Amino acid sequence: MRFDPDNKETAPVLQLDQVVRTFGALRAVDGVSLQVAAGSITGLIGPNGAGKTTLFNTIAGSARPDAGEIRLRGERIDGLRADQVFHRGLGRTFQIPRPLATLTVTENMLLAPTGQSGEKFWNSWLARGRLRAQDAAHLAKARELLDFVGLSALAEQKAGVLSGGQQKLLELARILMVDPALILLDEPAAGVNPVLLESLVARIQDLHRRGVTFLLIEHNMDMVMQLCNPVVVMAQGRVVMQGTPQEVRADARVIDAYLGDAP
Ligand SMILES: Nc1ncnc2c1ncn2[C@@H]1O[C@H](COP(=O)(O)OP(=O)(O)OP(=O)(O)O)[C@@H](O)[C@H]1O
Repeated sequence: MRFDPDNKETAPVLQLDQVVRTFGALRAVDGVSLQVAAGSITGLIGPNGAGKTTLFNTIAGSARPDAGEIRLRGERIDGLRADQVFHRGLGRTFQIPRPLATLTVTENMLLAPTGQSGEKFWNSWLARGRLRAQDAAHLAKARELLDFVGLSALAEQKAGVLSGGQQKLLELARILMVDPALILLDEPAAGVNPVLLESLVARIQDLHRRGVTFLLIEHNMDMVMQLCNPVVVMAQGRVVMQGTPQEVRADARVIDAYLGDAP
C-alpha cells in the first residue's frame, strides 16, 4: 500500500521497504518490509538475535540502513540522524533507559525539546546550560507529563536514583514532550516490577486512545497479547509472519522460530 496523504485514517505512519542492515558478513536485518498503521499498537517479537533492536536502531537513525527505504508519515527518514528523526515525530525508548543521572527528573524532561534524542550522553554541565534557555511553557508541560506517568513526587530527584521501571516511565514522559506521532518501545516490560508495569501498560493504553501509534519489541508474551495488534514476528533478520495475536500464537512458523532458539 502506498502512502496516501489524503487518507489520514488508513495511511501507515511508518513504512519500511526492503531494509537491510549488516555487521560485516552478518545480515542482522535482511530485507525487512513492514507497515505500522496509524493508531495501532504493533508488536515486534522474535527470538534473541532476530534483529529487532537493530531494526529499531535503523528506523530511529542511530544506525544507517545498508539498503532499503524508511518513511515516516510518507517522508523518507533513512539516512537522517537520530535527533532529526526524533524531531520529525518518532520517539524511541531503550531496553536499558539512559537518563542523565546527575540531572533531576524535571531537567531530563526539559532536554527533550532542545533536541536530545536520548542517543548521546551529554555532559551535565553542557546540558544545564541548555536548560537555562527553556521557557515556562516547557516546564508546565514537563510537570503535566510527569503527573501523567506518576513521577511528580520525584520531579526534583536526580534521575540516577530512580528504579529501572521509573526510568522507563521517565523515558516515555520525555518523548511525549515533543508530541510524537510514533513511539518505538524497546522491551518496556523488562526489569519493571509488576506495579510499575501495570502503570506503564495503562499509560500506553491512554496514549493509544488519544491516537498515538506504537511499535513495541517485547519478550513478555502476556503483554504482547494484551496490548498489540497486529504482531510482527522476526527471525534471523527477516519478517516470518504478521497477524493478530491469536494467529501468531497458533502459527507453526512462529513456534519453529522460537524452538530454533532453544538451547
Ligand atoms: N553492533 C553490533 N555489531 C555486530 N553485531 C551486532 C551488533 N548489534 C547486533 N549485532 C548482531 O546482530 C544480530 C541481531 O541482534 P539484535 O540485538 O538486533 O537482536 P534482537 O532481536 O534485538 O535480540 P534480543 O531480543 O536479544 O534483544 C545478532 O546476531 C547480534 O549479535
